[in-house]
Amino acid sequence: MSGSSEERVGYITRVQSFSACHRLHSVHLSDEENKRVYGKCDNPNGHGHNYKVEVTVRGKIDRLTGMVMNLTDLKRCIEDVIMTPLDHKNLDQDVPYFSNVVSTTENLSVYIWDHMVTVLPPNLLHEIKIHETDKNIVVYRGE
Ligand SMILES: Nc1nc2c(c(=O)[nH]1)N=C([C@H](O)[C@H](O)COP(=O)(O)OP(=O)(O)OP(=O)(O)O)CN2
Ligand SMILES: [Zn+2]
Repeated sequence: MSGSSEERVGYITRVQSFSACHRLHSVHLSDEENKRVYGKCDNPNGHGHNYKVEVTVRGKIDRLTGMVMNLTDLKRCIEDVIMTPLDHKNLDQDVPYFSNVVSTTENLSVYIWDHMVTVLPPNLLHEIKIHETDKNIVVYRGE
């Protein structure tokens, strides 16, 4: 197989952890509805998570460089899109996007996707996977 003229497609992933707090509370629901839907996660003073995000890009393995993209460049994108705006933040109060969008992990994955596509080369981003806890995991693929 080595030396084949076929194009090879690879998937590469970088993992990044960050800490943040939030409250699940929708401005579109009454206080009673919020309590019913979100339960303890609607606690007015919030609660925290050590999130783990997996950012996966998919693309041709370049013949010259041997890379889909340089992981060092992906690391810089993650710093700009995840660490600077989200780490050690109150998601609802410090991140304007979440002032009227509930900070569920689904919506957080959409936020990260939408910002990551603006800093990555076109058509490379494949998946955002967020581990909110060891047991709660969300995947978003831009659909
Ligand atoms: N669909 C979603 N459901 C929930 C989300 C979410 O983002 N999307 N988020 C939460 C809370 O933020 C909450 O912090 C998770 O709580 P919980 O399930 O209790 O977390 P644990 O995994 O730590 O639970 P234990 O089973 O008690 O260990 C809720 N729902
Ligand atoms: Zn939570």
